[in-house]
Amino acid sequence: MALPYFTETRQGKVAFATVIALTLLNSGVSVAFSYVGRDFYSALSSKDPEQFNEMLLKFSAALTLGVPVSVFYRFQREKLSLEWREWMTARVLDLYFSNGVYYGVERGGVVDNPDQRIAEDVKSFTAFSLTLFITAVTSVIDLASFSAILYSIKPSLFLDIFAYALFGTVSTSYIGRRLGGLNFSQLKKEADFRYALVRVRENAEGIAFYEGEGTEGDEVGSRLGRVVENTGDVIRAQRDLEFFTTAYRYLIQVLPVSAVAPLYFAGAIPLGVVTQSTSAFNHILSDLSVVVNQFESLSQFSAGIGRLKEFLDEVQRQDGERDEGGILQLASATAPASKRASRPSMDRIDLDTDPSRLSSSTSPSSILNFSNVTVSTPDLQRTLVTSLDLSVPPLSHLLIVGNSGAGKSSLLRCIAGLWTSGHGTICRPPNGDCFFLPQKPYCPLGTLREQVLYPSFTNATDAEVLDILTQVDLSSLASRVGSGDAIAGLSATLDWSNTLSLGEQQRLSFARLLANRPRLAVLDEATSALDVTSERNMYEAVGKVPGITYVSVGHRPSLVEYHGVKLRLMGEGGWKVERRSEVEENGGEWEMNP
Ligand SMILES: Nc1ncnc2c1ncn2[C@@H]1O[C@H](COP(=O)(O)OP(=O)(O)OP(=O)(O)O)[C@@H](O)[C@H]1O
Repeated sequence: MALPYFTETRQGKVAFATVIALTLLNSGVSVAFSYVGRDFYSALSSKDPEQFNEMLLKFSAALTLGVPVSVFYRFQREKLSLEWREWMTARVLDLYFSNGVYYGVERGGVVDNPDQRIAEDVKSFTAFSLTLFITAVTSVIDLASFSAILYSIKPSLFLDIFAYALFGTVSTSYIGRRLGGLNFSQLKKEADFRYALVRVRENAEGIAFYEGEGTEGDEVGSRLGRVVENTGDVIRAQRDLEFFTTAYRYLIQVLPVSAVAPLYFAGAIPLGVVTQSTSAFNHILSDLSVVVNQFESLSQFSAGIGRLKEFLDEVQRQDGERDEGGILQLASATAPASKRASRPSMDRIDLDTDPSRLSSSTSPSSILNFSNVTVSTPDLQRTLVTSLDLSVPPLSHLLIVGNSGAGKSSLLRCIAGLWTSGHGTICRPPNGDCFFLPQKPYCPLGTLREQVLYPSFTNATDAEVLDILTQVDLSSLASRVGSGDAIAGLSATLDWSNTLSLGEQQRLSFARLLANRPRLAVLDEATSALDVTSERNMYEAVGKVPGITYVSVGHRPSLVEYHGVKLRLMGEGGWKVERRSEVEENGGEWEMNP
């Protein structure tokens, strides 16, 4: 997970090399201060003012050089960690948004709280990986430099220190072994708690109408309870560990002094050497005791890595187009547009992985073609449509009807390529030429202009956007949100989902359809909140888009007159197709009910 940033980007390589150089310089500064400090105390103990003043000067010189090195070392580290986080988050988002992965991850339900993994786990991964790496590098450098100092003072002390650090590491790992699992649960429980609060925010009106505050409060409260319970376990495990680590750290203050004190009492070494040996001992011991000193952060780090790895594995599993390779490797489908193959005029969606059962025939006279399509629910518990064969010619609009739960929206999910459970072949124009209006209107974050142009944000003049709003009976919206100035209103940013009425949101969806001008529009109960006149206006506006064919799902009888083909789903797999021309030729009425 860590390597790609440094192998794929020049910026990463340069920043990393700078950090390593500053790390070496900073270690040099520590060693220099150790010698200056030694001579300073020696001058003090020998009551030599001349040498003392000279050491003060040397100390000032060391300070002048050392302070910038130390400051830039820390700054560069933070900067690298920030740039790395930015790169890695962008890469994870690329993977998450490519080939419908975010939809598959959400539906799959294998990993919880993907938002937390992208926002928090990536952040702690980049920050702590760097800290850990630098700690390892500085520990090795420190170890080499201060070992030489300590060995020159007292060789046996040098061996004792290794035994002490080994004892500390083994004991800490044993006493703190529960912390890894507890920290893993902590991340999940915190994210679950936050998600419950986000849901209340997003559904505030629904909850207020139901007066569901009590139930919501109980749910949020019980999630908080789980956070508190787990945190309690974490702090108890930390307490047990700290009995050991605190004693371990206090002992360091006296151990080296006690070891060299006999030499000092015998007059073999001056006081400065005692302080230097203490400092060298502390350096070496903290180098050897990385696990003891950082155990809590290490266990949090390993929990974060575990969750991130689990998430990236799931992303890779959901991404049918990803090549084998590194966990952060982009698939060819998400490569820059210039490298992608040119787009075919028709897309073939195969619902089956068994090629022998797939038909490859496409008819030029149809804009949407179903060949032997069987649709099952993703859990394979129900078959919603069995062996559907249907060809929809261009401009011959299709209405899909049927009882609630019969599988109408599911068939649209198959057309969109969101569901692949079943078998058969669906041929339809490629993604850029298809436009889907989902059953629940969606308003992205952004300005009114972005609501209209979503998702492509094509270049459109203010006049064109206002014209589209007029076509969907929303001419007054722009001036309303712009305090009388329609042009200013196009740049207004509101919480659209909670501000606009459901009918207004549905009309805004139609505006989006008109702005994107697809060849095939798929409308899932897109006028359910509109009155019959508005519904007519919407269909008339869509009908004026040159070359457009639409497929609608709906229950309302008034819909039938805008369509030429009717597909009725009977439930449990059955279906029936009727064509307006045939019904009328036989003297029948073209109406909703058979
Ligand atoms: N992810 C899923 N896993 C299992 N079953 C599902 C899933 N999504 C939908 N279903 C089931 O599939 C059936 C068809 O759902 P679908 O949304 O297609 O119905 P519909 O005909 O559009 O209904 P409505 O008119 O009420 O919108 C329903 O019984 C639904 O519960």
